[in-house]
Amino acid sequence: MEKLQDELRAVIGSTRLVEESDVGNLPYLRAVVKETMRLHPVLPLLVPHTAKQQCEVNGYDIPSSTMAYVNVWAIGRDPTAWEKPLEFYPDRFLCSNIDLRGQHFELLPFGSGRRACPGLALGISNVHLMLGNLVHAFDWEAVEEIDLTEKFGIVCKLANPLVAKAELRVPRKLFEAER
Ligand code: HEM
Repeated sequence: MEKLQDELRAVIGSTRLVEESDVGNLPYLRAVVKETMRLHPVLPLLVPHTAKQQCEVNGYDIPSSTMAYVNVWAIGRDPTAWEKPLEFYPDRFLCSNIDLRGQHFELLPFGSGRRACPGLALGISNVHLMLGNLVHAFDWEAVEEIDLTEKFGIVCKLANPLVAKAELRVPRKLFEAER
């Protein structure tokens, strides 16, 4: 949190909010989002895919009409693909060319190929903007102990919602609408 706030303070300053055009200058913010999506992908099993015809994948015979789930949650924690897979360590992405576009198969939070998410650009820019501003504009303090246990389901969510206290760290007037 502190490292991200330092980056935001250095790049944005304290007199304005984060804008979409800033994201290119915020490598640590982008790394935090990748690391979060590696450990907690929004759709842990993507959406079900069906084989239109019989085929072979990696030596396995897949009959026509087989429904396949891709467990990106497990891939993101695979110790053969990631060093210290269970550690939240955004820095691992700072010197890496791994992106979210589905060409690096160890990180697939938006899927890959023809049926990959068509909303990637819109989705990711909103996540950067919202997270960037929440961390830039507020200091956060957990009210109870942070519990990252996940609830099984189509969408990845916390079993016990996080309750946190926010304290403003930029001038209040940045949130007031101009008249
Ligand atoms: C952070 C935000 C988002 C995440 C993490 C996300 C993730 C995904 C994933 C994992 C899939 C399944 C891909 C696969 O099975 O290979 C998907 C499919 C899809 N997403 Fe997103 N998505 C996001 C935002 C959006 C937005 C903003 C839109 C629309 C404006 C959108 C529209 C769709 C559609 C239409 C599909 C189905 C594509 C198909 O089956 O051909 N998504 N998304």
